[in-house]
Amino acid sequence: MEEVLQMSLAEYESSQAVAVEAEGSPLPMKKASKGTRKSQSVFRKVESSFKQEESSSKSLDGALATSESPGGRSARPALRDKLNEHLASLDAEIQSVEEDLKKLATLREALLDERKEVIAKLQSAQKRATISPLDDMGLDITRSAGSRIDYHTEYEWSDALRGKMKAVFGIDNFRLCQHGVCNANMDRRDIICVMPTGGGKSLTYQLPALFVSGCTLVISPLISLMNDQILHLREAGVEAVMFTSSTSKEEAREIDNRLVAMAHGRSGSDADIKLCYVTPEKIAKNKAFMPLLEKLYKARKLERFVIDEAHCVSEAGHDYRPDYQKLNVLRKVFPKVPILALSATCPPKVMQDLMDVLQMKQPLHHGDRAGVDGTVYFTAPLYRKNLHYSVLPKPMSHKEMMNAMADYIMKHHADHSGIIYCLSKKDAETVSEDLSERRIKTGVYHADIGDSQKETLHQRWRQGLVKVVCATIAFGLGIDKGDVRFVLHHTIPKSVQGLYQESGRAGRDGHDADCVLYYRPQDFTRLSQLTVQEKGSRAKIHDILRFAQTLTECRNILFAKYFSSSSQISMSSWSTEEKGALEPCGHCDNCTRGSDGFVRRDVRLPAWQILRVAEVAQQTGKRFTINQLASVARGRSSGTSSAASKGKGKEKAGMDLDEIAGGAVELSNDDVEALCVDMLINGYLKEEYHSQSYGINVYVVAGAKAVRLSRFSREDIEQGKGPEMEYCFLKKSRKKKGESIKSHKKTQATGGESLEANGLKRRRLTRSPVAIDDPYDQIFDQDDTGLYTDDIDLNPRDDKRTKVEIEVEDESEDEDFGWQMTLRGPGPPRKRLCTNTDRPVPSSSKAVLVDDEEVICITDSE
Ligand SMILES: Nc1ncnc2c1ncn2[C@@H]1O[C@H](COP(=O)(O)OP(=O)(O)OP(=O)(O)O)[C@@H](O)[C@H]1O
Repeated sequence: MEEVLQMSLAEYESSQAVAVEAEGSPLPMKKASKGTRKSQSVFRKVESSFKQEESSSKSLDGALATSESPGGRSARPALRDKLNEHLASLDAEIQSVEEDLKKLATLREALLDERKEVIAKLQSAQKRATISPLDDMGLDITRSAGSRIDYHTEYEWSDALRGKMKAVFGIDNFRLCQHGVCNANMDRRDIICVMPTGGGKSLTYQLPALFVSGCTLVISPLISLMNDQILHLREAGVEAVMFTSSTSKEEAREIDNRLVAMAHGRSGSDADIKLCYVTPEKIAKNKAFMPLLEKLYKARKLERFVIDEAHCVSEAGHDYRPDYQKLNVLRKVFPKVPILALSATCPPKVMQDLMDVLQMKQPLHHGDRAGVDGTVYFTAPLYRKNLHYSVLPKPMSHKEMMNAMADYIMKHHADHSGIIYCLSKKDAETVSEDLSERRIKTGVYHADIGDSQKETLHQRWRQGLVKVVCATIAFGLGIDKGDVRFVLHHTIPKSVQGLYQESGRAGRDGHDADCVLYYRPQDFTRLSQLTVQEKGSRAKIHDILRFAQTLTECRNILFAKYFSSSSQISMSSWSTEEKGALEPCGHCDNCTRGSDGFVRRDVRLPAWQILRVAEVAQQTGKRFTINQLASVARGRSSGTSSAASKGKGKEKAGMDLDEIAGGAVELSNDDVEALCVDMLINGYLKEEYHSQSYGINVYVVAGAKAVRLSRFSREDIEQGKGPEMEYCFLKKSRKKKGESIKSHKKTQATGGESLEANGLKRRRLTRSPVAIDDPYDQIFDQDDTGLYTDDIDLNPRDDKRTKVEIEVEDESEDEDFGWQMTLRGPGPPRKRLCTNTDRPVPSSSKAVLVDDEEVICITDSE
């Protein structure tokens, strides 16, 4: 039917004339010529279909007349055939028009939705530029009556607070809203305090706890977090204990006895427990613990409840913990004990849940004008000026990526502590191992790691013996190391919120730190695969892709905008005394990138070409991942793809780009991939998920807005018709060969020597391409070092094969926590499977197996 549609009216009429001449022969279904197979405007299609119908009926009248002439009786069956065929072609054409109309209707919906979003953003931008989170909750603080207390001023205890702060914690000055919170704490108020990660929330309860005779009970979600705090406090000589499921019976009995003694006034003040850390489960499930608290309460020795990471209370929060809900018992049983709720991110919905669960009064007042009762609310700017954000292009091959990372660390942070966040446990191990081969002392942290090794790694991390922790997101919540000078993301994280939180573990001491995200568009596929079952993951991934792809807007403004629209965290939360929320920070990569660092282009034509490829692929039952689509659109790959219909297996796309799109897209591979991502997040392309034997795979197909472009012909697009589409492409500086090698020459001399660096050409021991269902067109090459190379080469001019890296995929992790450290003895380097993080290995693949030995988790390579 497509062919009939593509046929010009003249051709169609002349074909019918031929049919009439050759009486009795069916109407020929002539294949459309190249020249006529151009994308048609949908409207033109509709118009031409009417014309065709009209002219067809004229021609058929002629045919009927001819067949009715003498001898016409014998021609009747042939005429019926012709009519039936014509009818069928009309039906097909009508169906095609209906499909086009459906596409237009979908486009209309998408445009209306976008319009709504833009209006909502406009309104919220106007509103949020001026209001605070309390206003977001519908609370008008300016109208609340009564006297006012300013907790930010000096109090009779202020000097004593400062003295103890210096003596016990070694801290000279309060920062952010610490002083106010300490004052409100000393005044026994209910407090909600929202301060950024590393802002110094702990001090706001630890310091006041030293001035009272009773015990402050801290409810914390993680044992590792508590461990860390206890370690610090004991170092500072503060009596702090931790009472969890992992506490031994003897220890538990001792703590119990000490608390009972406190309740009975028997202990000396030196032995009094100042801070007792527990998990929420202890409150909810331990039957003996609540009566113990009651004893303390009755003896007025229960000073305060501190709910750390209080956003865990809310299902709308990102680290929801059901046991936190049970904390509502606290206010019921101990109504007079003040509560301090601490969090780094607390959007209005989360705050409302928090107040409901903890039964705290509405926070009517900011700390500088608090009423005489009710909850006092403190917030500090989420913007941290000591963090310098940048997004760096992620090299295609794993090896180059490791070289780039090692170079970066050696060049900028040779003697500093850092964290590298990876998407999976396997990645964390591989990155750790590969960096250790480059003489960087690394440790690994992820969920599959036993508690016993936690302590050692923790100690070494604190002592600086381990410099870089390669970790999954399980690492960090509550890990307090002030001098983390850099946080690198090996792969884009699952969300902008994740990026903010994880990178926020840098520079907690207030000194400068770098937050670097390595990004390549291909990582989208893997991230989508890993998160396919998570609610709302698609939108989150689009947001982080948008963040990563943006080259012109300040990263901090991007954060502010993201949080204000996605979490309704007020724009004003990002303002500081020196800087408004919408003022550029002046030190992120986008602020410091000169105008020659990127090039802005009209991308209507390449986008149109990409869409034509996507649409034809769809019509012919092919599927492409995002990088395949880019490669095919550039004419650099024959377009091997999986057939859409089951059982067809792998086949060639066999696309003639001249015919489909008037030629190949003339942009580099990186640029086309980036453009594809841009089209994806703007609705021109969309994800399509298909289940494979190894899991779900993510392809891209024409999206709801595709028809905005594809309804035009190439000539139209070239003449500037269609929606305006611009994109900023990164201008990359060319790297000299061997440049990345310099900083770790020593390593190369002993191990993975770079052949290129020595002016040698890499020898590839190539096997035949392994035909595996898309997208795993794998070839394992072994280079002279004995390691498997992991190049990707999609350029058939250089090499007709499509080669990619692969890895045995393991689960990404979400809410699993624990330290692990394993040691590997001396021995030959481990053979490693090439890692392309995009690609899980299909069960049927001929993957090269690796030695199944323990991975180095801590390395002392010097
Ligand atoms: N006023 C201050 N001046 C200098 N350093 C401080 C100050 N207050 C706290 N710190 C240090 O800042 C670091 C972070 O403090 P803390 O662990 O309390 O942060 P946090 O807000 O709880 O972060 P997170 O949300 O990540 O748990 C600690 O090393 C702490 O000693």
